[in-house]
Amino acid sequence: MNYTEKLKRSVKSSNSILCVGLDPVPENIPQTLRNQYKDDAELIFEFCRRVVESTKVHACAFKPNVAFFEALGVPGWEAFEKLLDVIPSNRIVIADAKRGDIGNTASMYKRTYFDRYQNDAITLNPLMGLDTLDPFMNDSSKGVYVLALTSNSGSADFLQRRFQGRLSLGEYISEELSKKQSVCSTHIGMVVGATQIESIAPVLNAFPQSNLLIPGIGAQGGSIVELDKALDRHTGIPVVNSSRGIIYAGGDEENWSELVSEKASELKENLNRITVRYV
Ligand SMILES: O=c1ccn([C@@H]2O[C@H](COP(=O)(O)O)[C@@H](O)[C@H]2O)c(=O)[nH]1
Repeated sequence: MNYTEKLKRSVKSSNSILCVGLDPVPENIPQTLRNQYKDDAELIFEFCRRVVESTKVHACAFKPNVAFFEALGVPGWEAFEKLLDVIPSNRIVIADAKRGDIGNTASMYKRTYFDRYQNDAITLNPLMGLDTLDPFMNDSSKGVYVLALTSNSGSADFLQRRFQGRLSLGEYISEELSKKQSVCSTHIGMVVGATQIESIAPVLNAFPQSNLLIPGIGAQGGSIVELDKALDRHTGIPVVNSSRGIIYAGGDEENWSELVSEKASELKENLNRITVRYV
């Protein structure tokens, strides 16, 4: 099954375009769990396992951000690997690694995330050039999400600058990705931030059939209503991520995992009300 088919199947079976971001910080994990697990790697694994358990009916995808696992060294990587086993196989796993390097190094990243961990997709940083994407490009069962218009304010520094007569570097990247897609079997998607709605149109217009990974809803304050308008003519499948806004929704309450589930359900419903065309 190719990546887009798997993504569509996952959106259909969950009736959702929500992606739950797994960014576990030991100190922010509910106190009840911290009391039970003194080892940070065990703690983040158990926390993420329960988040997945509580949200899997509301989400089509999970996005572990590898930074939060590698910060714990080898035990953190083991926690990452164990976590992959508890994510249902009919859900998409996007490794948020933002990799990008010369070919022989990039092929090791590909080996790690596509071959070793069997992730469905990875995020890539294209700023070292389009050739850095090549090692990931010939597997139709996989997807990549390339940073085109990031959600942080620093996206103004490069990605939103005018470039080669285009409105922005992000627009140019999108155009180039669209050309690349015509000669590659891996699905090329883009990361576009929900916080950058005023700059999003040219980026989407240059590659309207690309699947999208959209961070910026929740803790970063992006608006779903504005996002819906911006996606009006886009034909690729958007997956909308929220990390902190969901996983820490339970605070230190005893019933934190129920509150996490409720938050994911609420966000899914809000997304469905206005992005009904995708589900
Ligand atoms: O442009 C980007 C690209 C990636 N991210 C990542 O998404 C999540 C967002 O977390 P929230 O807690 O929902 O703000 C996080 O892993 C980022 O590294 C992004 O925010 N913006």
